Amino acid sequence: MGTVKIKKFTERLFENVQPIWEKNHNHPFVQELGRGQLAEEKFIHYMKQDYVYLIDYAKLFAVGVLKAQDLHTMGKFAQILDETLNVEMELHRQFAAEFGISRKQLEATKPTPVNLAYTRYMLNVAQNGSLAEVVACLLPCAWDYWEIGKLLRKQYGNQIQTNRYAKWIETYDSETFAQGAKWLIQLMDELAEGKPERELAILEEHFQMTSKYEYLFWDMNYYKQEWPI
Ligand SMILES: Cc1ncc(C[n+]2csc(CCO)c2C)c(N)n1
Repeated sequence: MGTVKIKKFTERLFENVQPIWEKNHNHPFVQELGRGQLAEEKFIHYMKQDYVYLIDYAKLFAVGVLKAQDLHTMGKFAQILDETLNVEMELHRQFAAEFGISRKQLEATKPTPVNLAYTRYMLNVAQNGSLAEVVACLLPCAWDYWEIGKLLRKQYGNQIQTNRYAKWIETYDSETFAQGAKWLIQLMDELAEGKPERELAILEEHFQMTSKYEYLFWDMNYYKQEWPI
């Protein structure tokens, strides 16, 4: 008799989200970034918007510390919080300096409607939801960026020396970010274990929703969307 392999919850999430993530990976922002051909003004728009996005996003990891039930989980969230503030946002500060944008200017960026809707969605879940719901919200950001880092390295790694955005690809394709994403995936599976389908469906709804917001975020920056009024 063969053994039946039980599918992990994150395997189900990964399979069902493919149509959305494929659109993310094929988005002209991502593809032009990978080829080093993205217009500078679009990249600058993204760096500024992403910087203020990350200020809010980092707070989700702090909520993770708050809602965690054990010291190991608290420590991991604290570590990812530190990496976000001091590694990931340092990448933004370095790029901004290259483009003559000060730290003050970066921080003073006003979030666009898409940016605000995305972070408010997550912060609302952080206020009102369980730890599993918080992890379901923040997982696509960490996981899909890791996928994009790997993909761009595979697609365009041979021309990375001449890519002005190489540091971006190298950051998200790095071991630090891979480890963080892997840990969050594992935590999602642990938190989902034994939950009834009714609750799993809510977690999947968050996962799909923030994956869609990732698409909107690429699009918003590619077209340099701002408030119309
Ligand atoms: C819109 C947007 N989505 C995802 C990320 C990527 N990201 C945010 S936090 C984190 C993991 C830990 O720092 C990663 C990979 C981003 N920068 N901007």
